[in-house]
Amino acid sequence: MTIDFYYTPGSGPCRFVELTAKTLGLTLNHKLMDLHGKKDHLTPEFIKINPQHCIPTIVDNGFAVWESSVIATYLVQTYAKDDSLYPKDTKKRSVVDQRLYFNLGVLGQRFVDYYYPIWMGIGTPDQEKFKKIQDCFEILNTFLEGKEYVAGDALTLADFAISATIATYDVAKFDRSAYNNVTRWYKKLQSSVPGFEEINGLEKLNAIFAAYRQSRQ
Ligand SMILES: N[C@@H](CCC(=O)N[C@@H](CS)C(=O)NCC(=O)O)C(=O)O
Repeated sequence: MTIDFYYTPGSGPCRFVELTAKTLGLTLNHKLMDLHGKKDHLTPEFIKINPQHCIPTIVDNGFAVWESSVIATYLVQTYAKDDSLYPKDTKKRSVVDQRLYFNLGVLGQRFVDYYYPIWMGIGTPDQEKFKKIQDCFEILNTFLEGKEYVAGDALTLADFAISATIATYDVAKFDRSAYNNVTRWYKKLQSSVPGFEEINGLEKLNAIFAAYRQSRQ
């Protein structure tokens, strides 16, 4: 079995897929994509694989999948020994799905809205957008009130998705110290999920993003 994994270093959605694969014991065939210099994602070969040309993308024995949550749920449903990371029970699954959509449409999107213009040098800090980030950390803190994990009492894909995004917020030095439940949960993942630090570790991410910023100067 060969699963090709088209990735770019530092990407939160790519790290979400890596955490999932690692937990499932799957070996990914890493295919490094240079999105900014060579624009590997816009080549005719890659557009043939993924017309939406986004990363991460996997190709599992000729079958292409993209969008990190879809990749992660595909991997669990295809390869996991049990359904713990993505429960079959419809109520439990709907909570996991809700958190995955929260990560995609709210937590991740608000990062893009506020930080990208600043990082790309095309905008200045917008306090309204910053307040929206604080609002969604408040919501995440509420999800975790009295709970061990973001979708309840068991580790699921939602923890991988959201923690990968939080690691990107950490690179941006967003101060999340006021959100105690988030701090407790994140520390627990750091110490209990195999490969978590190797994949989401702040030092490594800081170096990747610093190199990226330098290459743009
Ligand atoms: N919602 C997507 C986001 C993926 C995404 O934003 N990918 C960026 C790199 S981190 C990308 O591929 N950008 C180039 C493009 O879309 O053409 C996911 O979760 O997979």
